[in-house]
Amino acid sequence: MADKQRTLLIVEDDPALQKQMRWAFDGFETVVAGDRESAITQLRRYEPAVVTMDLGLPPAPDDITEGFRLLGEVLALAPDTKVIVLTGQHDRENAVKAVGMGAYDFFAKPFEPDMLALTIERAFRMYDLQAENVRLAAMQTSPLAGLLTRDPGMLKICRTIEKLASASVTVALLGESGTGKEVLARGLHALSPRATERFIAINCAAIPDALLESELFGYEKGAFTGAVKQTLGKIETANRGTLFLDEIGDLPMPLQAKLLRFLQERVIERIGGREEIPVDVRIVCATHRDLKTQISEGLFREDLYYRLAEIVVDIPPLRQRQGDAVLLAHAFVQRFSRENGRAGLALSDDAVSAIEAHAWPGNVRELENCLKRAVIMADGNRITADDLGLNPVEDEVEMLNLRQVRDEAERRAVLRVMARTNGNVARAAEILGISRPSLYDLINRFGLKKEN
Ligand SMILES: Nc1ncnc2c1ncn2[C@@H]1O[C@H](COP(=O)(O)OP(=O)(O)OP(=O)(O)O)[C@@H](O)[C@H]1O
Repeated sequence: MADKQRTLLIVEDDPALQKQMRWAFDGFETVVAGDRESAITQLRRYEPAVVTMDLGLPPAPDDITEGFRLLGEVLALAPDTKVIVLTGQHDRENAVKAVGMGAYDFFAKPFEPDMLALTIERAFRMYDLQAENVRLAAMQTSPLAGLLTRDPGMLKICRTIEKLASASVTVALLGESGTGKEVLARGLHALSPRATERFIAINCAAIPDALLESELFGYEKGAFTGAVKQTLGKIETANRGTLFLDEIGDLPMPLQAKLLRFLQERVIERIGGREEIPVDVRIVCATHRDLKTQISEGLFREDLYYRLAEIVVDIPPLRQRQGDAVLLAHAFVQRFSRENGRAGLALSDDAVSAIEAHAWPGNVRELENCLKRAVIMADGNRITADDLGLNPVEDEVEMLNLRQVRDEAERRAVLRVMARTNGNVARAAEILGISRPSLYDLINRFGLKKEN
């Protein structure tokens, strides 16, 4: 039975071939057009997900000009459409040019209908996947603004942050660089009763030691050469709000003592001042360093650690978050392509595989920068692994037989969908197109835990 949801537009000027194609692809809802203008009319009317088009169209069927013009118009009007270009047998140059412009794939004529049907099927799947990703990214995926995740571990952290927001405890966020510590700190502030007051961030590693004290505590006029007027420090500026001390592991020893005193007494003295000023501030700190090791090496005060780390939140690196790299990558492509006026840019299959395979040592920041660059560099409307500067994933030659390949593919699909649905078996089974008992069987077979 024809799948009415899946409209295929066939652009072909030869009536006999047009008929043959309609017949060969009757598994889809087919609509046809014989020239560029009617193709555009059909595109507007039916919004097909996939288009096959002959490059040689009237009025000059032996020329490719009209075909390329149509391709450009289709991609400008409906950038998500997957266009499969049909070329002459020895016309690789134009085929490559079409893909460069943003066509999904090309096929040489005369073609084997079964083979072309497979490519069309793949194009529909890609279209659906992209639409699903856009939908998921658009949904509020976590309770914290600006934080995207579907990873069970990260979602749990979001819930912890929500719970901690209203308690007036000091929170230490520990995790590698670029894992989103500042995003979480801002989220904590935004959900807290202090949300209407200021969120002040200071990076202890970025400010020279000699200046850090005055940055934190402020100074009175004349306290030192150059102190021409009274200046409030970050702690005082954050009064009634939240102070985010980033890279706390880099705080020099003398300042550790001063900060400890502030945490104990909740008063500060500006440099050169005599007055004790009470400050009501919530402290959130973060570091990529291992504070316990620093304590054992005498680089960090243990008493300060226990004051700061009333609650410790360990943030996992991106490589340990199931499915997040691709989810974030799609969201970044959307954001940066919108900002750069390149609507319709999308990740190619090889880019998605390369993103999944990469370890992202610089975490979300590295991924973000990588996609920012790729959006600018990409030719056509597909971002390839090459645009990302990543190695395409090698075929897994070590897979010895079909069963192994199938098992591995199934295991990965189950893992990803379970992560995406936050362990919801009913929803995961629905997405995977299998029954719940079958999904339970797979979960058991692959030794995966239902939750997380
Ligand atoms: N889960 C996420 N969803 C969307 N964007 C994120 C997420 N995590 C981080 N980012 C983005 O990645 C970048 C790095 O995040 P952030 O500055 O919070 O990391 P960090 O752990 O504080 O880094 P550092 O330790 O280097 O200070 C920011 O631009 C941030 O907006």
